[in-house]
Amino acid sequence: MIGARGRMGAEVVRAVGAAPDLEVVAAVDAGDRLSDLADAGARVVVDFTSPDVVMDNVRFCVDNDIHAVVGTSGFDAGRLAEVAGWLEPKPGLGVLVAPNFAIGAVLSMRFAELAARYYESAEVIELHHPRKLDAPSGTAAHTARLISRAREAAGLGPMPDATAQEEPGARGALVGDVRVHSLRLSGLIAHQEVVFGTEGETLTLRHDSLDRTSFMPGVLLAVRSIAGHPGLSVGLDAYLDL
Ligand SMILES: NC(=O)C1=CN([C@@H]2O[C@H](COP(=O)(O)OP(=O)(O)OC[C@H]3O[C@@H](n4cnc5c(N)ncnc54)[C@H](OP(=O)(O)O)[C@@H]3O)[C@@H](O)[C@H]2O)C=CC1
Ligand SMILES: O=C(O)C1=N[C@H](C(=O)O)C[C@H](O)C1
Repeated sequence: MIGARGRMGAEVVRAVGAAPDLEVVAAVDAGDRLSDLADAGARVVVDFTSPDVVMDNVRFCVDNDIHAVVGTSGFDAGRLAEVAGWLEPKPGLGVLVAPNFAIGAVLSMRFAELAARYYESAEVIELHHPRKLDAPSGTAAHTARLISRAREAAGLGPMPDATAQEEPGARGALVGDVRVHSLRLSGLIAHQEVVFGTEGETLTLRHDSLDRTSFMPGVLLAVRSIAGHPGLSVGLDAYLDL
């Protein structure tokens, strides 16, 4: 485990420790040596750290022939291409970059992708705990990219929006052609709404992670399955029969 003392890392150490078929052989955090993972014979690394360090961690795993299950946010197309390049000379090795391990979030992203072509307008609202370092969330950015791609494939034009005067940020961040709005509120964990609109109707897809245990079945599934999924996979849906 990398990021073992963090909110997610501590939960993963608990979940893996409680699984009869899995074992935590090394648990490192900031300031510890990554080489402890290789020395302990880790076969799979789980990374929940931060966007500014995760690429070094993935590089370490690839260099040491350790499968990597990555939940850390901050992956764009450039980063994914870089990881894919590292994996080219390592045909048996797997890296999974999953923006969200909660089953409802995975389904919600798929539903959003399906709905996108049928609506003129689509916007994403993500809501998180105030200690989150990045905005927009990795899940929201991934969802927005999926919607953008589906809109483009369906030949949809720009979304209707007559805004001519705007306070900076009032219309959110543009990811692809989708506006993403980020709320940070005490009391929240991780939540997202995708709102679609067309003539006379709207569709809202909402997912709520009410506890970090919501991510654990997905993390355990990934740890157990990654050896059978060589190469780079993006999104837990690559491991599910959706
Ligand atoms: N894919 C998913 O389903 C989910 C993804 N996430 C993502 O996971 C990441 C972590 O979230 P969260 O657990 O809340 O964050 P935390 O800040 O609670 O945990 C991150 C941990 O990583 C440690 N860390 C920082 N740098 C290093 C390093 N170089 N080597 C080892 N450990 C390091 C931090 O130490 P220190 O505090 O000392 O810096 C901290 O203990 C975020 O990117 C978040 O968006 C979160 C939830 C679900
Ligand atoms: O930081 C978090 O908490 C979360 N991060 C991930 C993200 O950025 O999408 C997943 C989930 O939203 C929780």
